[in-house]
Amino acid sequence: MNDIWLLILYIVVGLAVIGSLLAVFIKTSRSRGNYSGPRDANDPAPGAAPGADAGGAVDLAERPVVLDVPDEGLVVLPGGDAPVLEQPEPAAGRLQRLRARLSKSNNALGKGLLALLASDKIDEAVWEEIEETLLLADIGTEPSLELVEILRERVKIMGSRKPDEVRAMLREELVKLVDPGMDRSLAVSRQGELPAIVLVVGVNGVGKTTTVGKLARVLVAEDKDVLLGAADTFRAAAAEQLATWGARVGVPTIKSDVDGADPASVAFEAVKTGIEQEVDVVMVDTAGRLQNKVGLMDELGKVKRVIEKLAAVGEVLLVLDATTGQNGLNQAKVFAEVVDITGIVLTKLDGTAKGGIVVAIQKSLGVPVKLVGLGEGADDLAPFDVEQFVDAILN
Ligand SMILES: Nc1nc2c(ncn2[C@@H]2O[C@H](COP(=O)(O)OP(=O)(O)OP(=O)(O)O)[C@@H](O)[C@H]2O)c(=O)[nH]1
Repeated sequence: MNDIWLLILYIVVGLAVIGSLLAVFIKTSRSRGNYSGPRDANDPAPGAAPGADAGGAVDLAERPVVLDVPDEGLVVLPGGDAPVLEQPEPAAGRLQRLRARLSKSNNALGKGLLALLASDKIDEAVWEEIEETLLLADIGTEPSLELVEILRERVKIMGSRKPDEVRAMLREELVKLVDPGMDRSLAVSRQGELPAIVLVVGVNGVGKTTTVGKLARVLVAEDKDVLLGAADTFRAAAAEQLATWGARVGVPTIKSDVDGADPASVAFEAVKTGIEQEVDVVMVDTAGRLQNKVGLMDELGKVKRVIEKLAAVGEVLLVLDATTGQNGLNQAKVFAEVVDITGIVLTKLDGTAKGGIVVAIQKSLGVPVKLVGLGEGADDLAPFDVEQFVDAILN
C-alpha cells in the first residue's frame, strides 16, 4: 500500500517539474519574436506589408491591451546631428504669406462667384451656375444649396448690387460657412507633469511624415522641447525621413531598427522617453493605412490605447490630401470612429482648386481644419485661419 502512495507522489512531483519547464520554454520563445509587443488577433504578421489582411468592415470593438514593454531594437536618433541647426520661421501669418499659392488654384471659385453675382441680371441659369461652381470646389451638396439659398435672399433685398457690396456680402457668407467659431488651437502644452501627445494618422502618401516634420519646426520656433516617435514601422525609409526632419532643428527621434516592429511599442517607448526627458510635446508619426483594412485600423486603435497607459493623447491629427476631394471624407469618417480625431491637416492645397473641401469636412465631421499644407518646402505648413483663407480665395 505504501508503495502505491510513493508511486503517486513521484508522478505528482514529476508532473510539476515538467509543467514549470514548459512555462519557462514558452516565455523565452515568445520574447524572440520580431514584434516586441503583444499581438492582437488582427495584427499584421511580422514584416507583412500594409494592407495584407483580408479587408472588409472595420470592427470597432474595444480590445484589451496587455502591455509588454519593448526590450529590443529601439534607438534614439539624436536631434543635433545637423552641422548647423536651422532656425524655422514662426508660424503666425504664414497663410497670409502663402496666400498666392492658395489663390492661384482656388480663386477660380472666388472670382467665379463674384463675377456671377455681379451679373446684370441674376436669373435661374446664373443661380445654377453659382451652385455648380460651389459643387466643383468640393464644398459639398448640402452646404452649397444652403449658401445659394442665403445668397438668393440677400441679393433680393440688396437692390443695386455694387461690386464692393457684392464682395462684402460674399465674404461674410463664406466666412460664416467656413465657421470662425471652431477652436483651431493645437493641444501642444504640457499637461501637469506630462508632455502633450500628438498622434498623426491618415492613409498612404497624404503627407503625414512631412507634416510631423513641418510641425516640429513650428513648435521649435515656439521654443518648445519636442520628441518624435517613428511608429511608421512598415516603410523602412519613413523613420529615417522623420529623423532627418527632426535633426534639422535639433529634435530627437525614437525609432526601431527592427523591420516591422510593433508600432504600439515604438509609440509607447517614445512617450515614455518624452516623459522621462520632460519634453513639452511628443509627436507620433504612424504608417499610412487604408481605412477599409480591419487589421490596420485595429492596430491604430491599439497604438492610441497603449500610449494612453502613460499619458492622454490630447491631439489626434488626421492628415488628408486635398486633391483627393470627396474620397477624403470617407477616410475621415472611418478614422474618426477608431481614434477620435481632434483636428484635420489638409495637405497639398497648393495643387488643387478644390479648397471647398475644408467646408465639407468640417460639416460632416464637426472637426476643425487646424493646419493646411501649401507646398513641399519646410515652412509650407500654415495654421488655418478662416478670414485669411476666404480673402485668399476672393482676391
Ligand atoms: N505640393 C505639396 N506636396 C506635399 C504637401 N505635403 C506633403 N507633400 C508631399 O507628399 C509626398 C508624401 O509625403 P509623406 O510625408 O511621405 O507622406 P506619408 O503620408 O507620410 O506617406 P506614407 O508614410 O507612405 O503613408 C511627399 O512628396 C511630400 O513632399 C503639400 O502641402 N503640398
